[in-house]
Amino acid sequence: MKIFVINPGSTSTKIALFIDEKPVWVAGAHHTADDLSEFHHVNEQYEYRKDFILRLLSEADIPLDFDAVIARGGLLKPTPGGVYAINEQMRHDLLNARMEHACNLGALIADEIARECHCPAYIADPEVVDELQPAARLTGIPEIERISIFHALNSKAVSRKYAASIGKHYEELNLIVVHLGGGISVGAHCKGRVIDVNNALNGEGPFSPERAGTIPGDQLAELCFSGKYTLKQVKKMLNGKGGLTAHLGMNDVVTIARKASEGEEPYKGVLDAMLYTVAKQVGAMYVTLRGQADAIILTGGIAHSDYCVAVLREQIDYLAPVVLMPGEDEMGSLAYNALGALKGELPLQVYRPE
Ligand SMILES: Nc1ncnc2c1ncn2[C@@H]1O[C@H](COP(=O)(O)OP(=O)(O)O)[C@@H](O)[C@H]1O
Ligand SMILES: CCCC(=O)OP(=O)(O)O
Repeated sequence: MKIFVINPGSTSTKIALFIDEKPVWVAGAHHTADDLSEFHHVNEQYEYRKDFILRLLSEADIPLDFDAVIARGGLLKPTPGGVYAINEQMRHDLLNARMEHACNLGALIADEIARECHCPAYIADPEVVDELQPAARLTGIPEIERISIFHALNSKAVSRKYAASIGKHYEELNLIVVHLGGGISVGAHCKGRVIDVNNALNGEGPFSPERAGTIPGDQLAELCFSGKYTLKQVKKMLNGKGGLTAHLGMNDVVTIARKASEGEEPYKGVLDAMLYTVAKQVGAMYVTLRGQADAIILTGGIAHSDYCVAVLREQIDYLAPVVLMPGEDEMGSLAYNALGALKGELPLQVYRPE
């Protein structure tokens, strides 16, 4: 069966064609901060990302003839994990999502392409998978409750893969999974459930190539009411134009890490500071797991960087064994979910939030 997989990230668009479980064609590209700067809202990137995908397919002479199209989920209402058929409610919730992220476009583009091929369109394990333990939901401001938004698809896929590699089940292990992408999430996976994790999108946790991470609350409040910025501008500082992009004007860790490894400032100082915030979040999740972590998995694009891995390792490797699983297993995991749904081996969930 021919499965077309679409994965829009904040800084990249990845696509792949699978014949059953086998990837027969993989393509995509990194989008620079400059490429994306003309878009004021992520929904405006719809045509840009769709045309990019259609162009890559056409250049590779791949016709729009698939048995299923599956995309990375999106910022839907909180929902259990699993594979979902794309429906109208989902389209509506993605178009009107409270938070902006390119993953919101995946299902919309998948749906349009699937309509052309008259085949089903799916998503699986969206970013909003919520398994937080009760204590992790509260903040010191009662009307602000923490929300679980993280790289659920990849974090769970690499955890299962790691567990299988040591002859165990994911549900038997305690893992800290550090996803190092355009956004960064560090989660405590306790016997198969992500009981705490920083929200990778809304100003929480480490700073990242394009997110601000945790900001001192009082200073953020002052900035919001300074009269210098609109709400939209402040939100962009937190998510999109924050982190490395704010400090260095770029989100490309390949370049930044090369300069940092040569001792070039401000690249080294800023990148090391970002990695320090990641290490601190690993420490927090270690406490969440009561010091019983079987491994710390480093994954995502930045885990390809020898420099970043070395700087991180030195700060965390006394806690638990550090396991490198660079890149992501999102494409394979999506194809696996689509195939399972097509064959009736995985239950097809209906997105119908309360
Ligand atoms: N080989 C590499 N070395 C260092 N950084 C990398 C490498 N490959 C990708 N990255 C960085 O990883 C980040 C993107 O992570 P990735 O998980 O691929 O994408 P996204 O978050 O957009 O889904 C970017 O900052 C990119 O520069
Ligand atoms: C967890 C929300 C999605 C996210 O942060 O993904 P990117 O790292 O691709 O931006």
